Parts: sequence; structure tokens; C-alpha cells
Amino acid sequence: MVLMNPVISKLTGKLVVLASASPRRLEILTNVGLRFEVVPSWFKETLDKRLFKTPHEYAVETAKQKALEVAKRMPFKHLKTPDIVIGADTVVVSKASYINVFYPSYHSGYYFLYTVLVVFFSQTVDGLILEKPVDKQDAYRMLSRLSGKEHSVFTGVAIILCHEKEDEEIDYQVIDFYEETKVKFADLSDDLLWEYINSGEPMDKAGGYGIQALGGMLVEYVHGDFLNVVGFPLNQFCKKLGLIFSPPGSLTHNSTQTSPQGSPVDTVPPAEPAASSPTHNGPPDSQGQNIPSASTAHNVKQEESGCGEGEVPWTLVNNLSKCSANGEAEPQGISDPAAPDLTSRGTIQMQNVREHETEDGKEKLSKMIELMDGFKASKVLFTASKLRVFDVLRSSKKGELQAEDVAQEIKASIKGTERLLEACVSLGLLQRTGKEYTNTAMSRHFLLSDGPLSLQGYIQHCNELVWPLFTHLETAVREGTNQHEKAFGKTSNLFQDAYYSRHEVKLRFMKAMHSIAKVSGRDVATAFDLSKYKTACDLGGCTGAMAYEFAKAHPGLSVTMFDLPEVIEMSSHFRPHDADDRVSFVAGDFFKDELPKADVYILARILHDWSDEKVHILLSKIAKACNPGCCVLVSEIFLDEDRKGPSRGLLQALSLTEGRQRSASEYSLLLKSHGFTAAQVKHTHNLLDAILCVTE
Ligand SMILES: C[S@@+](CC[C@H](N)C(=O)[O-])C[C@H]1O[C@@H](n2cnc3c(N)ncnc32)[C@H](O)[C@@H]1O
Repeated sequence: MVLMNPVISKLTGKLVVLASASPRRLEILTNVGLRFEVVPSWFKETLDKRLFKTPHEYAVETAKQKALEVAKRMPFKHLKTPDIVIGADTVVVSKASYINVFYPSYHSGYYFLYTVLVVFFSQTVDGLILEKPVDKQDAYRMLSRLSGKEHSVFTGVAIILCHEKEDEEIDYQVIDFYEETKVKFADLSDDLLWEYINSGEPMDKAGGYGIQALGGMLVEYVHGDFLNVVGFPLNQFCKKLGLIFSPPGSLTHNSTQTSPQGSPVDTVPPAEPAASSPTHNGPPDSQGQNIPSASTAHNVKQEESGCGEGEVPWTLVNNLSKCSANGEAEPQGISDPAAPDLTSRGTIQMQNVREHETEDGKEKLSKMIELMDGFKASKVLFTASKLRVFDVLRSSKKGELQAEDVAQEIKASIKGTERLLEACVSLGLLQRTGKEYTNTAMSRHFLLSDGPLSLQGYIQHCNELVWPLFTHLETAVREGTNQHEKAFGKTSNLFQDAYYSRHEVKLRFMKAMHSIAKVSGRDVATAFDLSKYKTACDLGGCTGAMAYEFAKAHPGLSVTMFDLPEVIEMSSHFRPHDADDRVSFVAGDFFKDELPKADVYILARILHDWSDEKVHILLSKIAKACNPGCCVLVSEIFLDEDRKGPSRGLLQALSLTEGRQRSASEYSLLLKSHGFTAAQVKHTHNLLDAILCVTE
């Protein structure tokens, strides 16, 4: 049983996202019954530490950037807007003599925190922060520095609240804080240090140790929140949630701001200093949902926790403490006011539980359900799009309609429409107030047929072409054929035979390419500095959407859009009303015809469609046409080097005919064999990545 924390339960029904891949943070939050998705942040931890006055400011800023990156990526990459994103960053700071005192006071309706920070150390902060060791010697350097001394562990936490506004924009509110815990290492012999280092444990951990596992052996005492050292200050986090979601009296969420110390400045009512917490360093939250402070002095030892060696995994009924299979122990902070005193180590009840009854098991089950239902959700999106539900709602007088009115507009049954609209609400595509349905910000952004970032073209392509293809997946897999062949018969050339032989199919395909290029084109066009180049040629540029993005992004660049004659003859349908005359159109076959001369050759979503053999033919033609010093820009979904993701790329691979998905280094190798060396790779965080290769 998991004790349902009243604060945590406030998050039920909200899309909560943890922007961290740390299994330790995941476990801490899962153990208190929080339901969340894990979307690891792509933010690189490269902030210049010298710019921060204190280590905790650095940790808080890193946490904030990690969380914001995920909050801003999700609406585009995952097509859903989270309600809350949680980011965290833990740093270990070797002994420094500084005093950090906070004096809270209440004045003019605002909550001020006065920080007196007396810094005695002569080193820079940069010199004190110990991050993850880069190798064993580095781990030795860190651990021997910590040996026999007290050090501080700071975890910065950022809670991002995402609010969708009427105008399709998303408002991000940041609440951040940090927790400090002091840890003292015993005097450690070199033998012990090397044995620990050789266990491999230090390598992915800040400061080079993991307190919850073998590293616990190094520790003499811990002052403060133990879980903070593990990687997440659960106690303070729950208090902050309490302030955000269950404020006593007048707290209004919308006015939450971040103070320099990282507390919600204008929403936090006066509070008494937390006298009982000697290492308390954020604003005291004496009214915060009766959440007890984290234990102030844990020195976790196996015999105290009652964990014997070699016990089978089990879950605790009261969740006060947890043992793993190897007998290591971790205190678990639970903040239900009715829960027993956290600091006491009372009787621990255990019970064997079936996998799906654990929190972890429940997560896995909900992931399974999501996968099993995925095709239904896609079809709801396709059908609502095809029936123009989003356009109909937008064009109604008040932007809202009841199911009967929508049914009338889309010429469908009331009963069926009602079910479709309800399903759309559950998927975040629509919202309903009483009987009235309206578009959500996400739908207004991507699903209106005339919106600048409309994905309608691609959605219809998925519905009409990709969906039937995937009904043949099993046979295609069994027989080793491609799905096109099963669905539409053998083709000698995918484009000319399958896509361009019928007008409406060609138009649909072009609309699909156009919509993806509109959404991703700007990020691809601005991925690299191309200011020294004068001319570009977008090979297989389709409607020209990408070419126009390049022209817009690079004022000195003229772009020739090159594609098959069947495409060029229809490209005028897609020309923007303010079309830039630096974009010109040339018809031809890039396997057979001479290519236009250019400084930059753009290959956006071209190479994945072709075998290595065909790619070599195309690249050798580009190399031949190249002016001296020219470059090739390839934009594709880049597979991870271990080919374990991203799933978007691997799922698309299932419907390719002769082509295949490749990683950035595979593209780089192909280009290298034609004299182009990889200069830069850019993961745009949008639908397509990019690599720029220059002539040697
Ligand atoms: C997957 S689409 C990519 C479109 C565009 N580059 C983009 O990113 O939106 C492939 C494009 O390559 C073009 N194409 C295919 N074979 C070609 C050939 N032999 N010569 C020129 N273009 C070709 C298609 O007409 C189509 O526009």
C-alpha cells in the first residue's frame, strides 16, 4: 500500500513530467505514489559555474534549464503539453567555509528572504563543485578530497507550471528551491577508495559516490535530508507542492514568481522560521500541509533498517523504509500528516506483492495500455481531422459548439459525433465546459487546416497511406517484403509510380511534406551559420517550403529548389503570398540529370528513402557539381548510435521501401566517402536533426 499523500493526490489527473533519467529520482517519486512520465532533458549541463555566486544557484539554474527544455519541447515533439515539469540537479561541494543564513520576514504583502552569505573560501565556486567523475583517477581525486571531512550536497529543484493561454501560447511559471545536506566521510584508506572506485559505482554520480548503495559505507554521518543526497529533496518538494496546490487562504497560482532564492515570492504567506531544522536553507514552510521535516540525522546502517542480506524484493506496507535485494537501506520520506513519525523506525511490515501491484508495476501497466491503445488514439485524431471538427469549432461564432451542432456541420450522426468529441477531450485535442466543446491550444496550433503550423497534410497522409500500409506489417515482416508492395503492389519507383501517378495522391503527398517542412523547416534552416555561402540547392525540395525557410533565415542566400517535373508543375499551389524571389524552381531527376551549381546542397528527408547504393550515386553527383569549399546539409531523423531510438525513426523505418534510417555517424561516413567531412551535427529538438559536411 502506498500512503496517499494529500499533496501528491492534488496532482491526480495532471500530466506530471520528470525531466530526469535518474533512476534514483524516479524511484523516490514513484514511492510516494506520484504518477508521472519520464522525459529526460536534453539540456547540456554546461552552464559556466564562474557566473554563479554560490553552488546552489548553479544547481537551481541547471534544474530550471533542464525542466524548461522539456516543458518547451513536449508540445512539439510529443504533441502534448504537460501540466507540471520537475527538474533537479544535484552537486556535491567539497568542504568550504561559508555560512548561509536566511531571515524570513513579512512586509507589505510580500515575503522577503534575506540572505547573508559569507564566503570565506579563496577558491572559485568552479573549483569546489564536484560533478560526475570523468574517469577513475578523477573519482579518486574527488573521493580523497572528501575523505575525513564534511561536505555539502545541494540539489536544486525547479517545478514548472505550464498554463495554456487563449492565444495558443504557453505560460511557464517557475518555482524553484534547493536543499542542502551535510555529509561527513570517514577517513578512507587508499585501498578502500580504490576498491570502491573499481566497483564502478562512482562513475555516474555527482561527487563520485552513491549514498544509497556501496557508497553508504564511506559515510560517517548525514545532517539533513538523506533523500537530498540520493538526488531528490522529497520533503521540501512536498511542502512546495502544498504551497502551490493547497495554499492556506488566499494563495493564487497565477501570480507565482521566482525569487532570487527560488521561492514563490508573492504567493507565500508569512511564516515562522523553522527553528527545528538546523540545515534548513530555503524559505520555511511551517504551514506547508503538515509535512514533517526530513530526518535531520540519518546514519543508515543495514542492521538498523532490518534488511537482511539476500532477501527477495518486497514492498513496504507503510512505506517508511525500503530494502533492496542486496540488503541496502534507504529511508523513505512520506508526508501524510496521519503517517507515523518519519524519524522513528517502528515495526516494518512487509508483504510479497505481485509485480503489477507495485508503483513501478502500475507504471509499466499504464505504458502497456498506452501502447495497446495507441492506434485508437491515432485514428481518433485522423477521423476528427478528416471530418474537419477543429475547423468547424474554430469557425463557429464563439469558438465553441455543442455535439449536435458539430454533428450537423460535419454531416454525421449525433451519437457518433458525441463519442468522437468525448474521445478527443480525453486525448487533449478538445476541451469541454458543460455541453460546449472548444479547441485546445494544441489543436489551434497544429490542427486548423489553414494554420501556419498545420499538420493536417501529414495527418491525412497518415490516414490514407500509412494506416493501410501498417495493416500489412505482419505479412511484410514474415516475408521480408516492404509494406508498400503488400498494400499497393510492386513499384519500380516509389515517387513516380506510387505517389505521382494519380493527381489526388500526389497533392496529398505534397501537402504532407509541406506540413512537416513548415513545422521543422525553421529549425533546420537555422541549425548552422551559412552566412559565408551565396547559393544553395534544395534537392528534392518538393513544395519549396524548406527552401523558403532557408532564404528567410539567410538574407545573403539564393536557393534553387530542385525536384521531379511532376512536382515542380504543382509547386506553385504552395507558394507563399509573400514569396521571396531569391527562391527559384528547377525540374529534373537527381539520379539522372545535371545538378544546379551551388555552395550548399540541402538534402532534407531524401537519403532515408534510398539504399546505400543509390545514396552513393546521388552523393557522387553532388561531389561532381560542387564548387570548391561547398558543403552538404543533410536533415533527417537521426537514429541513436546504438539504434535503440528514437522510436519515431524506427517506426518510420517499418514503412520504407528500399531505404533505411541511419545514425548521424552513418550519414557522416557516407558523406566522407565522397570527400565531405562532418563539421557539425545539430539535434534540433524538432522533428528533424541536421548534419553539415564540408569538402575536404
Ligand atoms: C520525402 S520528400 C522530402 C521533401 C522535402 N525535401 C522536405 O523535407 O520536405 C522526397 C522528395 O524527393 C523528391 N524526389 C524523389 N526522387 C527524386 C528524383 N529522382 N529527383 C528529384 N527529386 C526526387 C520527391 O519528389 C520528394 O519531393
